[in-house]
Amino acid sequence: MALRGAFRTRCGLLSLLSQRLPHGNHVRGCVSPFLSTHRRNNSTAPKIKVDFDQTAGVSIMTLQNPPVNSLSLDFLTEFCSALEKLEMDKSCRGVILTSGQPKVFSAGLDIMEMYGKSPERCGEFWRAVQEMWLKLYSSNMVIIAAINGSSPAGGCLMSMTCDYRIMADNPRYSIGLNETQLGIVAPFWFKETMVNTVGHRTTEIALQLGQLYSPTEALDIGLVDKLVPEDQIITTATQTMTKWLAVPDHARQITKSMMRKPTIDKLMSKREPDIQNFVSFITKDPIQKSLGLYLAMLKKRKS
Ligand SMILES: CCCCC/C=C\C/C=C\C=C\CC(=O)SCCNC(=O)CCNC(=O)[C@H](O)C(C)(C)COP(=O)(O)OP(=O)(O)OC[C@H]1O[C@@H](n2cnc3c(N)ncnc32)[C@H](O)[C@@H]1OP(=O)(O)O
Repeated sequence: MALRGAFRTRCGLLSLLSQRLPHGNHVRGCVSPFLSTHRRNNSTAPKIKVDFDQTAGVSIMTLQNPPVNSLSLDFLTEFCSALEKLEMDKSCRGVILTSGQPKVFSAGLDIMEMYGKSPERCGEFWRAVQEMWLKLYSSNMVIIAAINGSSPAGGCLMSMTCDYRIMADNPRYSIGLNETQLGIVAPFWFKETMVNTVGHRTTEIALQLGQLYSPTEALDIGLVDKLVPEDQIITTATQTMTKWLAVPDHARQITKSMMRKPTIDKLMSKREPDIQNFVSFITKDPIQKSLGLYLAMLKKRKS
């Protein structure tokens, strides 16, 4: 049933774009689902900047994958490797995640990684998405998200893996798991991460509607923990980190693990079936057509 519903995506995508286009833009006319070109970030410049303050034991990880910090395979690989290095460095006890791109924390999974790719490549990509989630959600470090821009779908997932979320108080930004609006389905571990963050009933509504929340709405439902003016986001994150790091590491880490272990164990025991499930879903023709339409519309609204 869920799959059949998800195949009725054309309507969902169009309505999403007409609802959520910022700055008064609307989808105009008919768009071709065929995308011959797409500007890619093929740069070899580092996609993650790590600034480590040795005295405080805190690193700031700045996401810098222009234009919108989409989570591509290259980005995820580099991100996991950087996080693993910090995790192994006992002098690093806390990480602040933020974006180096204007207006966007992360646009979520790179749709180009799911569009027109071989099943093998889709599987490799999904494994990297799982890896990012596992590393962040099970980290022994304190991780604080300084959400200085919009954070839909995978961007919201990334934020929810953190221990505390501070968002810039700008009504133009939004955050949420909007997958159903793209005609795709948030996997069980996305869903459980959200349940663990905002509770079952709020998640049920949020996921079915594919709801994107303004910062004020996100604060109301507990999807973020604090709103601050954008220019205060890093100082606030740093102050918050000091408070969290005042708690003895071992006690905080065991408590964190107790809260998150059931969800982590569930994905760990279902990693391969979850990959197969994703590959078989995403490579279906109707889903591919929908993703193509969505990408075309993302581009079209700029013109
Ligand atoms: C039952 C079985 C279930 C099994 C599981 C199955 C499936 C689950 C599968 C997937 C789960 C996916 C989760 C995701 O994360 S999907 C991604 C969802 N993301 C979005 O919807 C965000 C789309 N983007 C935006 O809304 C805006 O770009 C944003 C608000 C982030 C920024 O707006 P801004 O106006 O600043 O920038 P734009 O002009 O829109 O974009 C610039 C540029 O970037 C391209 N782009 C934007 N987002 C993405 C993206 N996510 N991936 C790839 N490319 C993206 C956009 O097209 C523009 O490109 P160009 O025109 O400059 O070439």
